[in-house]
Amino acid sequence: MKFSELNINDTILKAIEKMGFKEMSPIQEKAIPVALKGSDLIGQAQTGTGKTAAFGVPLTEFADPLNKAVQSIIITPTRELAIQVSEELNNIGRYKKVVTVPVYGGQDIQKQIKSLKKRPSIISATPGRLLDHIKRRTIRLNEVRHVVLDEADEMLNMGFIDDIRAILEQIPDEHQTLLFSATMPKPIRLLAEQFMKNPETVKIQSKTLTVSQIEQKYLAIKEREKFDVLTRILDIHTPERAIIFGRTKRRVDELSNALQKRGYRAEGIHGDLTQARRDHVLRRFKNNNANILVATDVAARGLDISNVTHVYNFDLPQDPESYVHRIGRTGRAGKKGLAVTFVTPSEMPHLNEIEKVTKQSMEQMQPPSYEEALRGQQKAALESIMETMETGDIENYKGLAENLLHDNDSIPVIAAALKLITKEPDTTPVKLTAESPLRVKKERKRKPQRNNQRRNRGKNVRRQDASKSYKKRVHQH
Ligand SMILES: Nc1ncnc2c1ncn2[C@@H]1O[C@H](COP(=O)(O)OP(=O)(O)OP(=O)(O)O)[C@@H](O)[C@H]1O
Ligand SMILES: [Mg+2]
Repeated sequence: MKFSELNINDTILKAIEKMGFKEMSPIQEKAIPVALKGSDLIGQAQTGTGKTAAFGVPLTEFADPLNKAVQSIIITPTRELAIQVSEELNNIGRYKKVVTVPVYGGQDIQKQIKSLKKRPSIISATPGRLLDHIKRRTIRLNEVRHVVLDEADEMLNMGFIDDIRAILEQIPDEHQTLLFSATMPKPIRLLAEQFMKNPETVKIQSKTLTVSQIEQKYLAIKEREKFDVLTRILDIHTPERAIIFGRTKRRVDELSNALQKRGYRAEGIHGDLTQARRDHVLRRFKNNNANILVATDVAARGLDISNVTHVYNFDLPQDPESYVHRIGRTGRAGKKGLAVTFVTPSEMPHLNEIEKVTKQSMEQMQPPSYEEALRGQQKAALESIMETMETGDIENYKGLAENLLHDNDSIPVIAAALKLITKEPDTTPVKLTAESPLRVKKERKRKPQRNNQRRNRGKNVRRQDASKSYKKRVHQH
């Protein structure tokens, strides 16, 4: 079905066309009409299938740019996601002149107050900062008619719940609530329904929770062997863009430093960095100044970075939902991707649990040897030669080549050149602090938590206890 079959403003159709969207994705086809008629809605569809536009189009259609009040708010679990969502909505609203402003922690509040002078119709926010603005009366929500919780299960979990309640108290009773996520565990859905009026559930049925374009593998490995094996795998895969997930902030710091030491273009991101640093790192990754992003779960949800070809779970995620979102950073909008998950012997039951929840089995892979890594890098060197032969400007080198080959046999000349451009597997010794394995849970505790754990934000928890329910996780990103 085409967007033009929706009864929406022509300026929005024009914007969508400019964005390169032709057909609606299944979640858009099902959710947009329900949202347009004003119903509350729980939308669930796999990662990378266009949920942002599924709420972005209705919110933009509803918005009246001449009304100076905020008419819709979108709440997201991370700052980067608040920014990304506002960018997509500004694209959709470009010709209708519907302005969306992002509001998030870590950025100078005065700067945000200034950007609010643009009189946005829509605000895309992280909960804490939105509450700050409400308290300062720099944002008023008395004309809000539509509320979106993106990554709804995450938002209703892990201590965000009190902030969400406090925000909802500021909004007139007559409002529409739209919830979206790729995962919606039942207890969270039941909780969500308390916030909604006869919500319609729009779920894109699929056999598995993860998309089929992502090839999923696991590797059984001892903790202390992980790093050498990781770099060998990187040498073989030579990913265009990869995200490596680590369990803790310390882990991410150590891992990104260690990768840099071995000559990889890696950068780390987690919640203890300043927002300026987080922005800088993400920009370097998007600009391809770095092709490896090492991250905590702060980058697990919603981020849409094009051509992430590989996701590596260096440490097993805390729960199956986190796994689904992490690997969902690849294989987006129909593209292919590969996800590799490292699992230590005692963590095998967690892997089985993930497979059970995602209804998708992972294929076991063997740790590659040094020789295989070397062959991977040699192949990459060969490919770069072939590519340069086709596309590079090599005229100025041809005379030099002729002279070389006049005086020498071709094979040693080429072998020497290949050796020079091959990045041989680097075995620089590095030491990572061992992470304790996830503990086996007898039963998954999924009860949503009510106490507000935002207070704990910023504390660098050294070790996570998997027997605790996973709500605390976000505060350790
Ligand atoms: N109808 C469409 N046609 C083509 N591309 C689309 C369409 N809708 C969305 N996209 C693109 O698909 C990508 C994924 O979209 P989006 O980020 O909204 O996915 P999502 O379902 O929210 O994923 P996640 O669960 O990870 O948050 C984006 O790059 C977006 O621009
Ligand atoms: Mg999304």
